[in-house]
Amino acid sequence: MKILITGANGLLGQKITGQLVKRNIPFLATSNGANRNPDCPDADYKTMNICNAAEVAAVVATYQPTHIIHTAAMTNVDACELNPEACREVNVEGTRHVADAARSVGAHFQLLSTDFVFDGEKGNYSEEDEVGPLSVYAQSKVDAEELLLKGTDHNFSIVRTIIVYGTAHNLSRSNLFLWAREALPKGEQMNVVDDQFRAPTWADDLAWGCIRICELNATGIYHLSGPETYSIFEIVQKVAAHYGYGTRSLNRIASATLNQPAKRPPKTGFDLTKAKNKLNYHPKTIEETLHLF
Ligand SMILES: NC(=O)C1=CN([C@@H]2O[C@H](COP(=O)(O)OP(=O)(O)OC[C@H]3O[C@@H](n4cnc5c(N)ncnc54)[C@H](OP(=O)(O)O)[C@@H]3O)[C@@H](O)[C@H]2O)C=CC1
Ligand SMILES: Cc1cn([C@H]2C[C@H](O)[C@@H](COP(=O)(O)OP(=O)(O)O[C@H]3O[C@@H](C)C(=O)[C@@H](O)[C@H]3O)O2)c(=O)[nH]c1=O
Repeated sequence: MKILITGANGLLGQKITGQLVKRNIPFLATSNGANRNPDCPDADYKTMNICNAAEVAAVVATYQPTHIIHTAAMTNVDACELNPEACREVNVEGTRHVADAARSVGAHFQLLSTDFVFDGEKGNYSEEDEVGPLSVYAQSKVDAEELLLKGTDHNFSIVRTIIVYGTAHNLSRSNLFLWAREALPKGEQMNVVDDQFRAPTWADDLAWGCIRICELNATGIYHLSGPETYSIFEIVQKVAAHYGYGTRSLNRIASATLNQPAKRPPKTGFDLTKAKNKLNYHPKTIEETLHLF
């Protein structure tokens, strides 16, 4: 097994890289610009912009991976809403370039996708549920998924996940838990929504699941999230209680008052039965991860 990772400077990309280093599995980490992960040897890193089809084709042809884990994406959901063309360029066309390159060398292609493909009315979504995207970002992930689902090559997997959290080096995107750990002890006001329900995902568990799929050559859609669905407000309360932070600065709000450009699904969360049975995926609860920060 030789794994090529895209978006290796991101949170998930760094966690996958870290596990591959520890397990001595050969890999090539790629991302936009220079290597920002000190745990990834420069010899195992290559700059690769997924929007540049020729660059992607050349890097993949040279490395000849057996598997590609495609985590690179435009992940700021509101920026996607405001810049739909840029979002499409990275999340759909970028995916097309990497998937085409994977096909040309016979590699398994794994796409990272999201709970936002659903409209959030039902919750506890399984892999068979119908998609209903509410935002430009969500639509871009549905379109990226369809490049694979409607194609003739079946050597692919789609991993959908939800609010990925954890720590890594020099991230361009923060996450709910880092925000809470920074703001709460300083008593900085946090306006937190109580009408969005999510199953946050410990990044290390997700990385394990992505690699496991490669090891098993498992194909099709997999839902990999944390095991518990709570409101965002309840999640932040849990963080505060665990570390003994006061909650006077915690302000319970409705999503509508945030005035965010992109609409979010109210209630997601995943049915993990398939991942548990086929991958032996048993993710940590929020409580089990907080002492690991
Ligand atoms: N984070 C979350 O809560 C969730 C994430 N996902 C999906 O999981 C995947 C991984 O997410 P996560 O690791 O958290 O995201 P990050 O934003 O942390 O990482 C994405 C990485 O992709 C890189 N990237 C962006 N554009 C390009 C490009 N044109 N060429 C090469 N690299 C590029 C970014 O580079 P740079 O750092 O330089 O900007 C960044 O390092 C994504 O596909 C995302 O859509 C799904 C659900 C929830
Ligand atoms: C900015 C903000 C967010 N929130 C809530 C809303 C949201 O449910 C949660 C996380 O907000 P974010 O802006 O980080 O994430 P958001 O863009 O809502 O989340 C998504 O990221 C993309 C990439 C995905 O694919 C999704 O699965 C999901 O995790 O925090 C507040 O309560 N108060 C705030 O001021």
